[in-house]
Amino acid sequence: MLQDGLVAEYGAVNDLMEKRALVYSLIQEYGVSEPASLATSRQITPSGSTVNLATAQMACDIGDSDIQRRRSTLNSMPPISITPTHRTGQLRATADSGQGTLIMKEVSAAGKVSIATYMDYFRASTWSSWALFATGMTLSQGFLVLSNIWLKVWSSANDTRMRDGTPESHGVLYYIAIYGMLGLISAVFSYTQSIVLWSVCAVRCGRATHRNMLDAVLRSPMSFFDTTPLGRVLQRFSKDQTSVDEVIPRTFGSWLQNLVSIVFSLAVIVYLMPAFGLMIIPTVLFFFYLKNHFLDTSRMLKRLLSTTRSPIYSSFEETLAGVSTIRAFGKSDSFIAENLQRLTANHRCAYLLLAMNRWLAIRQEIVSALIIFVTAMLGVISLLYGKADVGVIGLSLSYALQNTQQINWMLRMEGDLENSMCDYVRVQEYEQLTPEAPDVIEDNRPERSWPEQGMVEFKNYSTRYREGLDLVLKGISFAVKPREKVGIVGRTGAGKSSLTLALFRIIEAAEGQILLDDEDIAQYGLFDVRSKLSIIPQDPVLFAGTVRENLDPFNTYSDQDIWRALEHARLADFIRTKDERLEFVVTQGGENFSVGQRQLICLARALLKHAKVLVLDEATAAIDPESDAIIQDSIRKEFKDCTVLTIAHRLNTIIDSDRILVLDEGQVAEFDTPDALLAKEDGLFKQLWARANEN
Ligand SMILES: Nc1ncnc2c1ncn2[C@@H]1O[C@H](COP(=O)(O)OP(=O)(O)OP(=O)(O)O)[C@@H](O)[C@H]1O
Repeated sequence: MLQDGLVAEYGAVNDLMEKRALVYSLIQEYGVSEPASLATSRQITPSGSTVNLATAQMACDIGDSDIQRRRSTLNSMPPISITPTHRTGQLRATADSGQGTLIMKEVSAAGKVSIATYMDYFRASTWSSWALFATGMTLSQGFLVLSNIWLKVWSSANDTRMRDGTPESHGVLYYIAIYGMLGLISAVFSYTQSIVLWSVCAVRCGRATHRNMLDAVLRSPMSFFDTTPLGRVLQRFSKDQTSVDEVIPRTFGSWLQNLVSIVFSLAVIVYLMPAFGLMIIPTVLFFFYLKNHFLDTSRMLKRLLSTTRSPIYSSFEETLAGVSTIRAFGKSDSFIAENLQRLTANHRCAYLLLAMNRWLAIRQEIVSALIIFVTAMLGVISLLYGKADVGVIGLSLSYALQNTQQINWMLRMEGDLENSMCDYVRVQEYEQLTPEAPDVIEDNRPERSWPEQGMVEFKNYSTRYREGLDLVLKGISFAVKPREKVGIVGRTGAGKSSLTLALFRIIEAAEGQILLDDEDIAQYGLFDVRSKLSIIPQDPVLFAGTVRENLDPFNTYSDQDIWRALEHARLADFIRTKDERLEFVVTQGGENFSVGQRQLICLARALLKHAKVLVLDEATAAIDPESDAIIQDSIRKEFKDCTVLTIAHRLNTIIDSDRILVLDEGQVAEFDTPDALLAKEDGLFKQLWARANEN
């Protein structure tokens, strides 16, 4: 037994019981006396006067919510199969579950990226910014070509002067000055287009797509998260978003730069050496053939590369989350093997993609060499026949060299651009996810004071987790009176948690209604409904931030209110031991708090909000019996004016409720006062109670 971080007692339970020290008094007080006293008050005879070892063990095992929850399930329920629920289990099945597949297969799109997708991309980063970029690019390339032409003019002038022996009409400075000026103007435009590309186009598009995708994912219904592995979502926000932020602007910018440069230089060469024009047509046709052949395959490979990457992320994330379980079961090797298998599938695509690039490069290099050879031959023939100017031949040769490289590069960029656009398509797909109901329906908002009474009524209500699955709540009808305290019980899988999810509209109705003070909650926006209810969930959720931010995220309560809530939740003393007090840092997921303390923070949050309807979903499962009793007492006092729905596996926590709702296979089996239910022969609750006490 641990006390204040020290081992207070250690030994076999029977020895410790004989010692009659700490363990003995703990068990006497909470392991036996509480159910016994409750049972006595309800005229139920406990199973025996000897110490119940299961209960004793339960009382000692405080701190591990999962174990606690399962033990409590065992104590109060008939034999059942215990499996991690969707809330606790991180492991996901890829097999079929019932009619629907649990994890949807990630499909890779096929075929070319459509023009509409490109249009959408340009729209996202605004047409005006792209127009500005294209103008800057064209002017920069134009002035660069002009500066080269100027060199030719300069060399021709020198040539003529030397041949004819005429005096220099302009000095060297004149030519250099104009050449420098042209270069400078080109550099200014080049600088401008770079700024526009990276600071305007890329930023606008990146910001818009990220915001839309984040909004869409955050507003997705639960079915999306049930069917989508986290790794897949992570990939959209990391790898795919990086493509949109960096790769697409870079490849598109480079592609356009090469295109403009090629068009300008070809125009110049054809003008200066018309025979070269004959070469252009077959060359361009051949490059187009190469491009199409290359792009069809590389596009598909790139998509396969993306779809085989997500399972690596998912399995890595799941393996890390369950590493202790994997080691405990000695399954490390099979997880390593699975991981390697996924890596291999991904590497296969990456390797083939590299091979494809080499395939293209070799063909391009051969054609380029051919072009240069033909241009040189054309130049030699022109010189032989004395028709050509040396400057013209020099310029044509230098452009032929440059052009072939540019055509090569342009094709590469086109391939890369199309491949990166596949990532944009994936981002786009997430931008268009079907959202859950709107947060607020402006022309239909509830009264500020709603719900004044706290009456909750389910009317012929049915729901399922998503299309294609069976109903989990089947036509249930019951009404909870204002300020009533109702305990909800049932076997595992009976639908207790689904009932609370339905109340918060995490899952929507397939049929029927839920009324809060006689108003259908489905008519209001989700924010308006959820902000009127409080829940202390089974898995307490804390956010990275401070204690204050966790308790009062919208900064609406005074310090005094927050401390009062902490006092009632029995957490104030602990927070006072911290130097930072309310500013004490809560790490991601509340890892620096014990599970029980996290539940207490959630309780304090609910106490602070003081909603008219409070749902406790096994809220004190991870708290020791002593604190549990105090907290139950706090809840009774603080929420005496509120309606409280308590889901419990430990039946003794809800036995003093006003009424008890017993669920069975998604239907209401019984709903009455505890006395009436216990008096009912063959009643389900009576069986559960008897079973709980047997243990
Ligand atoms: N995310 C989900 N997707 C599909 N089906 C689900 C999901 N969560 C729960 N279910 C199904 O809904 C039914 C009711 O589950 P629910 O979690 O409401 O039961 P419960 O009574 O709260 O069980 P427990 O006491 O174990 O928490 C079960 O058959 C379960 O398989």
